[in-house]
Amino acid sequence: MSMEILREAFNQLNISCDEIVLNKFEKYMEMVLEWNEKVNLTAITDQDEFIKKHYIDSVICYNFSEIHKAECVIDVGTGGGFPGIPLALIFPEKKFVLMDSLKKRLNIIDDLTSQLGITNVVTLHGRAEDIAHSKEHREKYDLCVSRAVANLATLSEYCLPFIKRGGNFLAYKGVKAEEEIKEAHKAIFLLGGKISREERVSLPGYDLDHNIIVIDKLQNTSAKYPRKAGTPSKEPLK
Ligand SMILES: C[S@@+](CC[C@H](N)C(=O)[O-])C[C@H]1O[C@@H](n2cnc3c(N)ncnc32)[C@H](O)[C@@H]1O
Repeated sequence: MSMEILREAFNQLNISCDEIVLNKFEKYMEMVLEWNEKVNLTAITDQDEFIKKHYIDSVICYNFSEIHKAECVIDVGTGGGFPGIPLALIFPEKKFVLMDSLKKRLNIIDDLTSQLGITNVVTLHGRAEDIAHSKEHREKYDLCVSRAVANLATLSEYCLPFIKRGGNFLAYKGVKAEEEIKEAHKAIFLLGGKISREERVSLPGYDLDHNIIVIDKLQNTSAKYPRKAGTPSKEPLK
């Protein structure tokens, strides 16, 4: 049943991918669930739920123009590889950098991507607050994606510094994004961004009802951001 759920959702979203790719989705899930018995990667242990909450939720932005025009994407706080891995599988021509502060999780992603021959993904270890100041990564990405990492004001301070001027940020949020948006307006402005729109994404029959907040990067981010590690979450910009 599990993989049928994914096929059906891909049909609804107009995602076309061949059996080789679908097989990678299946194997990645099996291997994450196997690793999950030793290292905490996800709270989800049921395959059908995994497909809905990790796979379908990750690719729900498939029809957004922002992702189609991007060549180089960073996933900040990727954890077990979401949304980065599912996006990398359906967009094999784009380069994905999956970043997290927990090395153990990234080691597992490295192992799984190498076993499955997923060649458009690299991992990056560190805290967003530190890495965003490195020359190699600052304002180098066309698109940043992030799910379940921090409130929008904090998250914007982590993510906007990675994005090139003219690029975009997709913040995966729950249904109650309104409050976060209100509290993050000033932070997003200070960081050189502007909310372009809030897209309610849902797929009938999948129990998914989320918001993706689309932020445009209009100006370069001032060198003083992000502030030192820990500060963006303790004292979000207001
Ligand atoms: C709740 S998990 C979400 C994982 C994944 N994005 C998902 O949706 O399944 C949050 C992840 O963000 C990472 N994280 C939190 N703060 C971070 C920071 N400042 N820099 C880098 N990674 C961070 C954590 O290590 C963790 O793996």
